[in-house]
Amino acid sequence: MTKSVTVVDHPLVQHKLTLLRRKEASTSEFRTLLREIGLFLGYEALRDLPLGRIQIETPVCTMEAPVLAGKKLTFISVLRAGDGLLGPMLELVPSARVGQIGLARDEETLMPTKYFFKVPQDTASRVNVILDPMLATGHSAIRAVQEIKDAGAKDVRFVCLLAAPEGLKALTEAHPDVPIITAAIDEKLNEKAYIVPGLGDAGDRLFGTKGV
Ligand SMILES: O=P(O)(O)OC[C@H]1O[C@H](OP(=O)(O)OP(=O)(O)O)[C@H](O)[C@@H]1O
Ligand SMILES: O=c1cc[nH]c(=O)[nH]1
Ligand SMILES: [Mg+2]
Repeated sequence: MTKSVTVVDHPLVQHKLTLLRRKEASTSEFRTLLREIGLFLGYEALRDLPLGRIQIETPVCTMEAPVLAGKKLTFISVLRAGDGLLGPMLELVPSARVGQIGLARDEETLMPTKYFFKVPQDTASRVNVILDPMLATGHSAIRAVQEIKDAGAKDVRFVCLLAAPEGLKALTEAHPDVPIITAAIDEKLNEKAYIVPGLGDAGDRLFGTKGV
């Protein structure tokens, strides 16, 4: 059963995504736009967080006011490109814990190699939000979700910027319990398994490493 795929189709998100996709966008513009879109993606990914109530006093009267009901959060960045979404998520929830999974896609086999893994310990009791701008073949996302589940996670969500139909299908088939939040579903993968129309290599664009 597929829990959900949410496309954040708000006009502001779609406008910013267009600016970010442009090949002329500088590293600095790319970073800024990814941060701005990341705030909206995080807003959607955390929409179902439970609320409790506390009593506060406004200058006018006492009220029972809503507050987050103590669900602990972990944001997991899939290195490197996931770091572009980590900043905005932490702006939304500064108290969240942070994990990192280093995955590098082999451009020949299209399979990811894991080179780093560190997540907070009490994974099972937390909402675990995996961050990676690109869902292409889905191999990296499937591996990232499996690694975090192997560490005990029950509530896992996946936030990306762009998803290819191929990657969406693969991830939802492998992990039907994981909600996916994306800003767009693109047309297809090309012969090198890059997302079309896409934005190129997200890690290189975020860190300015193209050609290095
Ligand atoms: O869905 P897939 O086909 O697995 O491709 C998507 C992966 O490729 C990119 O990472 P990359 O391996 O380029 O690492 P980087 O972030 O260090 O550039 C991207 O950030 C995803 O992790
Ligand atoms: O289009 C793609 C596919 C994989 N990784 C990227 O960064 N971009
Ligand atoms: Mg890359």
